[in-house]
Amino acid sequence: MKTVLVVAAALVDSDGRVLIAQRPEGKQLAGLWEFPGGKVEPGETPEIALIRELEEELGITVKQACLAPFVFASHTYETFHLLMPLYLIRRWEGEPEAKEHKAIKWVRPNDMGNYPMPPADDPLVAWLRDFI
Ligand SMILES: Nc1nc2c([nH]c(=O)n2[C@H]2C[C@H](O)[C@@H](COP(=O)(O)OP(=O)(O)OP(=O)(O)O)O2)c(=O)[nH]1
Ligand SMILES: [Mg+2]
Repeated sequence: MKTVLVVAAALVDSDGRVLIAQRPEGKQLAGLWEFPGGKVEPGETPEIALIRELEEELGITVKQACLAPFVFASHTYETFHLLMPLYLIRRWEGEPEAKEHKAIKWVRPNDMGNYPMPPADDPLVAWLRDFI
């Protein structure tokens, strides 16, 4: 089975809320809430890929020095194995908007249970609850 490398971000605001984004219709896992991010393309480092995805998906600019490696998900789906590092980001430029998602929302880690997320994300949310 193929291992797919996906990078994701927990954007944290000054109130300790984290940005989650709702996957659009027609995509795998549609309607579920996720951490913004996406697949690392050939030739990209994970950091470069995440900076690109955040620009594409949210329209924000993030400096590489502002990406703090946090935890990772390793989860087997039906057709691939997902390996997904999650970076914590507290500084960025611009106001996040849902350019590719159905919606975005700022939520406290304790309230993330109200937003269905992909199964791979459960351990990540638990870490955020303890850490933020
Ligand atoms: N971004 C993101 N992807 C996640 C999370 N949890 C999870 O299982 N995934 C899975 C869903 C997808 O199979 C894969 C990421 O795919 P994606 O659709 O975001 O990839 P992408 O942004 O590069 O979009 P595309 O060009 O492939 O359409 O990882 C998460 O919290 N964030
Ligand atoms: Mg994506």
